[in-house]
Amino acid sequence: MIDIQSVTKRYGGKAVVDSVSFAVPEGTIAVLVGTSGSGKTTLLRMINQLVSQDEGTILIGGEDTRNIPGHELRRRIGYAIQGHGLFPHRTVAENIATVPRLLKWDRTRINARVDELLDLFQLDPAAFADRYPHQLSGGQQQRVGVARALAAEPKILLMDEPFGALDPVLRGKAQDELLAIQKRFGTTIVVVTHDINEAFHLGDTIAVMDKGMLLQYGRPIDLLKAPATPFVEGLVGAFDRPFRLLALDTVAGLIEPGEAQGEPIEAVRTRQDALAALMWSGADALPVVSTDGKPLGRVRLQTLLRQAVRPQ
Ligand SMILES: Nc1ncnc2c1ncn2[C@@H]1O[C@H](COP(=O)(O)OP(=O)(O)OP(=O)(O)O)[C@@H](O)[C@H]1O
Repeated sequence: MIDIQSVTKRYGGKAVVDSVSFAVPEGTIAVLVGTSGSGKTTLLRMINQLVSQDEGTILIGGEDTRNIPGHELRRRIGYAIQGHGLFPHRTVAENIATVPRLLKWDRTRINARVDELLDLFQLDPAAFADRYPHQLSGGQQQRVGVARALAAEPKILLMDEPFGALDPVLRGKAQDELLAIQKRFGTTIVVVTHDINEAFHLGDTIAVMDKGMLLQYGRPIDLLKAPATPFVEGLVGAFDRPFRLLALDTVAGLIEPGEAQGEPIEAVRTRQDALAALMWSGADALPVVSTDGKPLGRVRLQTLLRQAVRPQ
C-alpha cells in the first residue's frame, strides 16, 4: 500500500502539489490524470523520493519513505518514463539487468530474468538481447524500458507516460501486456497519463489533478457516477459516459440463454465491444462464445442498453 498523506511541494513559493492525500491499495493500479503542469510527475517522483516533499508524509508498506535511503528506495521501486530513458551504450540485456546487477544477483539468475522479460514482452532474446537501443523501434525501446523497470521484481512500479510515444495499436497492446503482468505479479502500479481512455482502461482507481490539487480520487465508476467537479465531468466526457460505463465490464455477466445469428462475440470482450458489434451488424442479439469457441448463449441489444444508463 502506498499512502500519500497531505503532501505538498512548492517551487518558488508556489504549491505545484497542494496537500494531496490518497492511498493506493496493494496490487492495484492507480492512474494520475490531469492537465499539463497539474503536478502529476512531481507527485509521482515524490513516491520514490526523486523529489522530496515540503510537507506531508508518504508511507510505503507503513514505512515513511524519508526514513529509507533514496538509492535503496529506488531499487525497490521500478520506474519507467516516457522516451524509455535507456542507456544508449548498453545492450538491451545490460539495460534490463541494471537493477539486478546493483542488487548483486548472480549471473545465471540475471540471464534467466532478462530472457524471461524479453519473452514476456514478445522480444525474441536471440534477436534482441545484444542489440543497442538505437537498433530498436520506438515501441520496442519502450517495452525494454518497462522490462527494465520490472527486472528486480519490484512490488511497486511507477510509470510516467510510459506509452506516450506509441501508436494507438501498439499502445493498446502495451496496456494489455501491463495488465497481464500486473495480474501475474500482483504489482502495485501508479501511472501518469494524459490519456483519459488509458486511465479508464488501466485504472482500478483514478486520481484527477488540476493546478496541484487532487480534485477526485476513486474508481472509474465513481468518476462517471458522481464527478466531483465540472472539470472532472468534462474530463470523463459527458457524452462518452454510457460507452465508458459499458467498457468497464465484460459481456460475461449479460449472457442470456437462446440462439442468435451472426458473428459470435467472446464473453471476455467488453460490453462496449458488444454494442459496437451489434450496431455494426444491425442485429438485435449476437451469439456469445467462450475464448475456445464454445457457445454460451446470446447477448441482446436491449439488455446492453439498459446497462449504459446512469447507475443509481
Ligand atoms: N524542478 C522544478 N523547478 C521549478 N518548477 C518545477 C520543477 N519541476 C516542476 N515544476 C513546475 O511544477 C508544475 C508541475 O509540473 P509537473 O511536471 O509535475 O506537471 P505534470 O502534471 O506532470 O505536467 P505534464 O503533464 O505537462 O508532464 C509545473 O508548473 C512545472 O513547471
